[in-house]
Amino acid sequence: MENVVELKGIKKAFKGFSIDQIDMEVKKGFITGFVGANGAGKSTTIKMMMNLLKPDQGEVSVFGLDYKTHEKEIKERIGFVYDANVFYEGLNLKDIKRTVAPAYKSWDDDLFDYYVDKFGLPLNKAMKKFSKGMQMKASLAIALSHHAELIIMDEPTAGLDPIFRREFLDLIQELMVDSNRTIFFSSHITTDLDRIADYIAFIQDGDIVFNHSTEEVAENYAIVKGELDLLDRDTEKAFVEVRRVPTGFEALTDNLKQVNDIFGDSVVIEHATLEDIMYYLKGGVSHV
Ligand SMILES: Nc1ncnc2c1ncn2[C@@H]1O[C@H](COP(=O)(O)OP(=O)(O)OP(=O)(O)O)[C@@H](O)[C@H]1O
Repeated sequence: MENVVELKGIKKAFKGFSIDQIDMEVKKGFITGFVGANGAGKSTTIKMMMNLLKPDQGEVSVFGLDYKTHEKEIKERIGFVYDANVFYEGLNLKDIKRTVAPAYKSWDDDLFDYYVDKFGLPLNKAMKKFSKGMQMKASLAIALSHHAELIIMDEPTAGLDPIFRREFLDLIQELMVDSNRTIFFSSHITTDLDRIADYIAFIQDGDIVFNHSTEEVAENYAIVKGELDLLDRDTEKAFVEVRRVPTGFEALTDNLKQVNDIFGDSVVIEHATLEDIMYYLKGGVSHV
């Protein structure tokens, strides 16, 4: 399977936070959700993918190309949507069409008009007066109007109301009918990712814990509940994190097969949502 983005051995240190040796791929033709708690390193990683921040070490390649030699070509093929539309604040969409369009070889006026119409966006209103949801849609319209193959979005659904969020997610899914398109988006709203992602890359404290298809996550991870006397030093190895409650234990496993082998029918096994995984992983170590 082709990778659109490859991060190899990426290191980046700030005071009090570091990304230490990230290796990650983004698969072509799929939606990858990038999940992690506040401060886990999502924006920092995305900035390095966009060449807005230089890694201390390691290599970033996008479409198999290096930013050092092919920055313009790479950027031409990426649509970047992020939270604060600082570049466009004072402009309305008509101005944007005039000023942004010439920057892209493959800018498509008709497509821009199509999305502006589809998203019900006003052309003459300054973008800073747009609601948060409208701003997101406008950013997406701009990103889509130059036929971007890779759409990178940093927290696109943060601050959107549930209905708007859902609409936005539907829209993103519609975009995937184009099999050449790849979407990478960060979020800490796990239900959004549960809903639309094909792959989940999970970052915690600057480490990629896993980057798997949603099927693989569902096959490996589960919540296991049982009686306390089932736990001992050996059986606990099947779990990433165990929480003891007066009525028994609840644990997260990243190795469902091992749990089945060890415990058989003596425990209750439930589907682990991404929120469960995030919650339990806060205290544990994953082995997948
Ligand atoms: N330019 C910078 N200088 C110093 N520290 C920084 C800088 N940028 C980010 N950090 C720190 O790096 C850590 C990760 O930040 P980052 O914005 O990547 O997290 P995030 O996962 O996107 O979080 P959130 O979900 O809250 O946006 C934080 O502790 C942040 O304070």
